[in-house]
Amino acid sequence: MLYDPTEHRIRSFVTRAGRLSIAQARALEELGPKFLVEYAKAPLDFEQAFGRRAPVILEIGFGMGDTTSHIAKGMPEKDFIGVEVHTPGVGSLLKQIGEQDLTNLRLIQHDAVEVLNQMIPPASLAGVHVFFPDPWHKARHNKRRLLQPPFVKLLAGRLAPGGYLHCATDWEDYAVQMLEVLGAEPLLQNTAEGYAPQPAYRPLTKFENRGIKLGHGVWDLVFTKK
Ligand SMILES: C[S@@+](CC[C@H](N)C(=O)[O-])C[C@H]1O[C@@H](n2cnc3c(N)ncnc32)[C@H](O)[C@@H]1O
Repeated sequence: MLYDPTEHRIRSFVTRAGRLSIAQARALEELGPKFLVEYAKAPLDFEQAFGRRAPVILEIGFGMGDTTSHIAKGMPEKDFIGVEVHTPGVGSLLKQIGEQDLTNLRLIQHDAVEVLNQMIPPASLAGVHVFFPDPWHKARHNKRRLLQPPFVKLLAGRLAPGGYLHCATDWEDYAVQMLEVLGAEPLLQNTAEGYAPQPAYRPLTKFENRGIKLGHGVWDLVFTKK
């Protein structure tokens, strides 16, 4: 077989990234240049990134991206930015972008806190999704949880007035913490009395379905920017 430099690059990338599949590596190589936005310490021009002006929704920690692609496909009139640090997840969502021909999705592979601070202009987002953030369930690790007061203040500042923040978790004590922290942020207002009914646009994940069958709970929280 003739030497193929692209194939060679993909295979060596798979070796370096460990659990990355060949299909994910191929998606990174082929679709990355178009759909991955490089992290920069400068505000991102949404109109330039998407080639149009539309409401922008940011998702933090999209994992393998199944929920992200489902939502983006169902809302073609909106644009979505997914932020994730995990390379196989980024490859997986790029693969879905290619398979489903999605044009309203861009990805940033970087820490979400830095992305929000550096790239997302104040009052610019129509919505933020944080689905099943790492629970850090051991008491001594609780402080590593993403949804703490300073981060929620940062998120609220990036939302446009009337924009929403939707969080979901399957850890009850994290749900309690979210309700407390989001409820204490003066820029946010709860859309429900406490937890919100699951919005129809958020699909149930396989993992969630399994949990529900075992009697585990899931809590959604939807707050809007005042
Ligand atoms: C428990 S997983 C949930 C993934 C997905 N939202 C879902 O519902 O299946 C949490 C994800 O958040 C990502 N993550 C954690 N901290 C992050 C950060 N600071 N910036 C970007 N992604 C982060 C992790 O890599 C992981 O993929």
